[in-house]
Amino acid sequence: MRIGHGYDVHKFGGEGPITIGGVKIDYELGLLAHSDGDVLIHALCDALLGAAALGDIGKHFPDTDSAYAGADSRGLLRDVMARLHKLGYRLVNADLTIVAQAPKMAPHIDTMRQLLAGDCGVTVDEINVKATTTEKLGFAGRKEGIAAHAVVLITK
Ligand SMILES: Nc1ccn([C@@H]2O[C@H](COP(=O)(O)O)[C@@H](O)[C@H]2O)c(=O)n1
Ligand SMILES: C[C@@]1(CO)OP(=O)(O)OP(=O)(O)OC[C@H]1O
Repeated sequence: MRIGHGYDVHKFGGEGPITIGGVKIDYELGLLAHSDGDVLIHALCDALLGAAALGDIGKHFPDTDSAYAGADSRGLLRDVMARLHKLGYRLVNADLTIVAQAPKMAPHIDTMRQLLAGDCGVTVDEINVKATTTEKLGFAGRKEGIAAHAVVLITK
């Protein structure tokens, strides 16, 4: 069994909606990124790659490569899972945390879990997604951006 941790941040800017955990969520601002800005999936990809000692998302999908401009991060996640499967690993479980003062994530959590479980080839029970504000403190609290943490276990 191996553990991995991922962390990512994207800044608000431009026009909404935002995409988090594969779900489009109405918001007055978008998230600035080279891809679709899905900060939750980026953190998950980093955790998976970290657990397998495969580096990080920027190593495999550089933000200087036009192939990933506006990319659907679910495609990146499926690619990461394929790399792990090729090495004989499978995901045991993932615990994910979205750090955002706004928008409200709770109505979208179950859909995120379903989408991510499908992309990772596991059941919904293996994926937990939660959200927290920072009580208006720091960059997330000032609604300047969204952060996400991911912790995963993988096994052969
Ligand atoms: N963007 C967010 C942040 C939080 N939630 C939900 O609200 C609950 C309370 O948040 P606290 O920061 O006061 O702990 C939290 O448990 C989340 O379920 C949310 O939906 N969207
Ligand atoms: C996903 C990639 C690639 O499009 O770009 P961004 O969307 O900017 O996201 P980030 O979390 O900064 O890092 C990984 C990138 O290489």
